[in-house]
Formats: sequence, C-alpha cells, structure tokens
Amino acid sequence: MAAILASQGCYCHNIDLINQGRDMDNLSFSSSISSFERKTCNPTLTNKEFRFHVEARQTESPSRVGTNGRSVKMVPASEVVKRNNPPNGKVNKMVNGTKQVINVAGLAKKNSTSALVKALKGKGSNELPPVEELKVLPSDESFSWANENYNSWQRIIDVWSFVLSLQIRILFDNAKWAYLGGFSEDKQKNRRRKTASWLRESVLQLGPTFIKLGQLSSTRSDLFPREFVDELAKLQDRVPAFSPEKARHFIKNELGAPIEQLFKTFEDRPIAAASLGQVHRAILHNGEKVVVKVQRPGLKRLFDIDLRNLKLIAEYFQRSETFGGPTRDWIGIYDECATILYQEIDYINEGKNADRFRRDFRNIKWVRVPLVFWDYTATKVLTLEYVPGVKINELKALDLQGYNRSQIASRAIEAYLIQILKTGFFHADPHPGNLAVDLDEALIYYDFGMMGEIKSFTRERLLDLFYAVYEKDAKKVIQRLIDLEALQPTGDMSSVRRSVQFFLDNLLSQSPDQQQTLAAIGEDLFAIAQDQPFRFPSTFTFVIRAFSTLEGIGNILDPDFSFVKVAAPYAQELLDLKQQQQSGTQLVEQIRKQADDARSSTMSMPSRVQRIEEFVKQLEAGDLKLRVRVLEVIIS
Ligand SMILES: Nc1ncnc2c1ncn2[C@@H]1O[C@H](COP(=O)(O)OP(=O)(O)OP(=O)(O)O)[C@@H](O)[C@H]1O
Repeated sequence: MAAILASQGCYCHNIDLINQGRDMDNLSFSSSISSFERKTCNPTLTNKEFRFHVEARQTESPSRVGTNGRSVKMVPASEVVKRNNPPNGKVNKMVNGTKQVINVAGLAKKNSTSALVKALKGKGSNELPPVEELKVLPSDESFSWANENYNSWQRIIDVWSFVLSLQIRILFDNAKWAYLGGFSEDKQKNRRRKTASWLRESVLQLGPTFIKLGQLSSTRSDLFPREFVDELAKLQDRVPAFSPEKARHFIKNELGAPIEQLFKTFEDRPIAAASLGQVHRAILHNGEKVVVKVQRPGLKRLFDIDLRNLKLIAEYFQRSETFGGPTRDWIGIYDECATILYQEIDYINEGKNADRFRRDFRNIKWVRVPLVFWDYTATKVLTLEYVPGVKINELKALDLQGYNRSQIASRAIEAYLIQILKTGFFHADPHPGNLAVDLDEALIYYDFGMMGEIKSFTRERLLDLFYAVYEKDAKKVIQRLIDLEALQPTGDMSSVRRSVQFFLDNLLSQSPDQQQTLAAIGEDLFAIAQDQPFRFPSTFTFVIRAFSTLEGIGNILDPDFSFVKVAAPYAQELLDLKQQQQSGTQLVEQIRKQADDARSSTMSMPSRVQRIEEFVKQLEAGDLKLRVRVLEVIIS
C-alpha cells in the first residue's frame, strides 16, 4: 500500500488534485485542513488560507462506481464553513435583524455524511452544465406580501376581504335566482369556472401561505368542487421569484458567511421558484456541484400572521352554511394544514427526510436521492448534491436520450408501492416537477418537504382493509374503515354499507378491458364519501392523489401502461402474507365458528326460515326495499 503525504500551500491546488482524481481511480483520499498565512496564490482570496493534508492510499479494489455507471469519489465538504468559524465553533449570524451566536459545530455534527461526500466525476467539467429552457420567472416585486415590512393590519384586511368576496361569489353561483334567463347546470359550471379562476389569481396575490394552501387543496376533491380543484392545480407552475440580491443576503445571514466564501460559483438566476423558496445552482470550493434551496425572506413572519387569520377563517367556515358548515371539519383541516406548512419551512426537517428516504432506498439502485450538504444547510437554506435529470413528463427529451419509457413508468409506480407498503415513509407530492430520470434511467426524487408516514399498526389495518376489499365483504370493509378512523361510526350505517357494496360490486369487478383508471376510482370514492360520515385523513388523500398522478404519468409515458400489472406482484405478496397470518390460530377460530353456525342453523330452523330471517335483517338494515301492492287501490 502506497502512502503519499502532500502538503499544499494553495487551496486551488487541492481542488485540482481532487479534480484529477479520475486518473487515480484506485486511490482513496482522506484529508485534513489547517490554516496558515497565505503568501502567494490567488490575491482575491482572504489572507487566511488553508493547508490541506492529503493522504492517498491504494485501495484493494478500484474506487466505487456509481449506480449510474459513473465513478464516484470522496471529497471533504466542510472546509469553507470551518474557515469562518472561530475555534469555539461559534459564529455570529444575523437572524431576523438581530445578531445571534450560532453553534455551527453542532449543526455540522448532526450529519455523518457531511465530512465525506460523493461527487460524480463522470461529468468531467468543472462548470455547471447549461440548463435547457431556463425560464425567466416573474418577479415578486409587485406583490405586497413580498415586502418585508408588510403591515399586519393591512394583511388582515387583505385576507378577510378575500374571504368575504369568495363567500359572495359562491352564494351567487349557487343561487338559482341569480341566473339571468333561467338557471341551467351548464351556466352554473361556467360561473364556477370563472370563480375558480378568480380564486387562483387571488391566491397568487395573497402569496406563499395561500399558494401552498391552494396547492394542498388541489389534492382534495373530497372537499372542493371539481372546477376549483382543477384551477388550483395550475398554481404549481406560476410562482414569482425574488431577486438574487435578496437571495445572497439571506444566505449570508442564514449560513453566517458571504456567498463568495461559501461557494466558488453561485448562479444568480434560479433554476426554479416555488411558493416557499427558490433553487439556485452553485459550486462549492471543493468542486462539488450543488443546488441551494433558499426560503423566501420573511416567510415565517408571514406564516404566523396568516395562520392566525386562517384559524379564524376555519372557525368562521365551520359556522357558515355557504362553506358546508357543521358537515365539514374545517378546524381539523386547518390543524392539518398548519402542521404541514410549518414542517415545510423547516429545511433541517427536509434534509432529515431526504436522508431517511435515501436510507430506505439504499438497496434499490434505480432510485436516487440527492445528498444533503449539512455544513451548508440551516433552517431556511438547504444545500443538496446537484443531480440533474430529465423531468419524467418531458417525453421528447426522454426519447432523445433513448430511455425506455415503459420501464420508467413501472419504476415510478413500483417505487411508490415500496414506500406505501414496505417502508411506510412516502413522498406526499410526487408531481412531475419532483421526479426526474437520470442517465441510467434511475428515478431522481426532489423535494422532501412534504412526506407522509404510515405507522406499522396503520399498515396492519390497511392490510386488513385491503383483504376485506379483496373478499368483497362490505361489512368488514366498513369495520376496517372505522378502525382506521376514516369513517365515523354513526347510528345508521345502512347508506354507507350500500355505497361500499356498490363500490365493491361495480368498480372493482370489471374485466381487465373495462378497468377504470385509479383517478376515476378515487373520484368515485370521494363522490360516495361526500354525503357520508367519511373523514379521510390527509394521509389517505395524499396517497390516492399520488397514485392517480403517477398513473397519469404512466399513461403518458406508455400507451400500454397498466397499473394493475405493476401492482399485481405486490398485491399477491400482501394476500399471501394475510393468508399466512390467517393460517394460524385465526383460521382455526374461523373454521370452528363456521362449523358452530352451520350446526346451530341446521338444528334450529329449516333453511327457508333462515332465509326469511336474513331478509328481515336486510330490511331492518335498509338494504332491501319492499314493494307493496295495495289491493284496494287496484280493485277500485
Ligand atoms: N438536487 C437537485 N438537483 C438538481 N435539480 C434540483 C435539485 N433539487 C431541486 N432541483 C430542481 O429545482 C426544482 C424545485 O425544487 P423543489 O421541488 O425541491 O423546490 P420547492 O421549493 O419545494 O418546490 P415545490 O414546492 O414546487 O415542489 C425541482 O423541480 C428541480 O428541477
């Protein structure tokens, strides 16, 4: 084993050494940094420079080759933050205008992957690749919410005038007398569409909190009319960006160092802007290509004001007939949304989610999750490995690369089934913007702000529900739904039972050629649920929405795509599991019960009497209707 000890007097030399790593594939590096006074080299750098202590060892096997066929190397990522840190590991940071001492050492310690990070070197170039069709994003300057000194009273007025206008519009849309020339369903649909488009514009004007809520609402066909849901889904791609000056200033405050010290290159124009933040590309001083997700400045303050108002709005909706009043749990919906929103602006949480998601898929080579650079991450700035790819719905680009679209479609569904059925930790927002395809056709996931979790006992119950659906037993299905708290057990469940039986008989019993899409089944489910005591927890609606989105993507990618085909082995595995569980004590118990029932029925009453008793039970439950011909009426 060869050991080379190299001390370099200049930072840039070390980067070169790392970049030349491609010639030394069978060497592994470990490095340490010590500071010393700079005498030569690049005058633009600070007076303090670093001495890299680079140790190279020959490894027994050649360096690792990435799952996409590109070789990977290990490089240090923490040097630049260290540059800024005093020996006690604390730095002065400006947080909300006040100077605070932040313990960066503690932050760095949180992550074991930070010291050594993988770098893809197959791309060769030290530059960021050009981004095709870099969109010029609209600026946020004309929006009052983007002003950091936005007055909270002004905000209250803006928000409440929006709510009252919405109420008036909905009242008019629903009032038959308000239609000149007479009411018709088509006219009403037209009006609703106009209100929906007004709603989208107003939400955009009201800014991040409402945009995010609008996006969340677009997953809730169980709560809102179709026209609203469709319109709100468009919010996904129309969000204004903030200026690069704001972004740079914000990063400096959050990470405690100016951009030039943190990054070798930082692109001013964001590659994406979303409701809560925007994404810039950058290169670290060690050559690593990264993306920096920067939260909108002033967002937490805006959230605090908005959520106070939204709570009042939820209480108002709860009392108002126009918004469904007591039949909807608006307060519960508010609580769920508030939790999701606050979680989404905590980028430390998002980073941890990414780490967990990556761990869950560590053995599946065709799923890729960008690494988190914890040394360059704080609550409002998240730095990730740059993993570019072709977005999963960009058909032309996929074809140009010669990718196998049908395989990509299957992988998208399969990855999701693994999350729901096996790991229990799932991406709650798999829209096409958050899924891309890498060079080796692996799926790349972005955006881990909104993740769902299915705890193991819930998964058990879901399995029971799945089995009851498989058996087409409406009673059991209802009981399982109650166990899952998706259905409130009210006194008379007969209408629910009829709906469930209808669902089981009609929707799930079709031959393969008349199979409905998942999206349609989901819609029917929500429609059935509308006047019933169902209360789908958001986890459910996210899962249903995610599957129908992915099914839609599958259909676009491959005309012969079949969800059932991809899901079949997973369903079979679940059924086997359930049957194994049943083969034990449960099965013995079940057989004994059936034998007892049979014995007591045959002994106690003849079969016709038994049949009559069944009819009476069905009548009592409201599952049968009796048609009675009144003889006198016929005779007269
Ligand atoms: N690690 C990465 N490598 C390459 N591109 C990335 C990476 N992370 C994000 N992007 C790009 O930035 C876009 C937005 O990222 P992300 O979804 O994480 O931001 P967001 O603010 O949460 O947006 P939204 O809420 O709309 O999903 C992605 O669609 C992707 O194009």
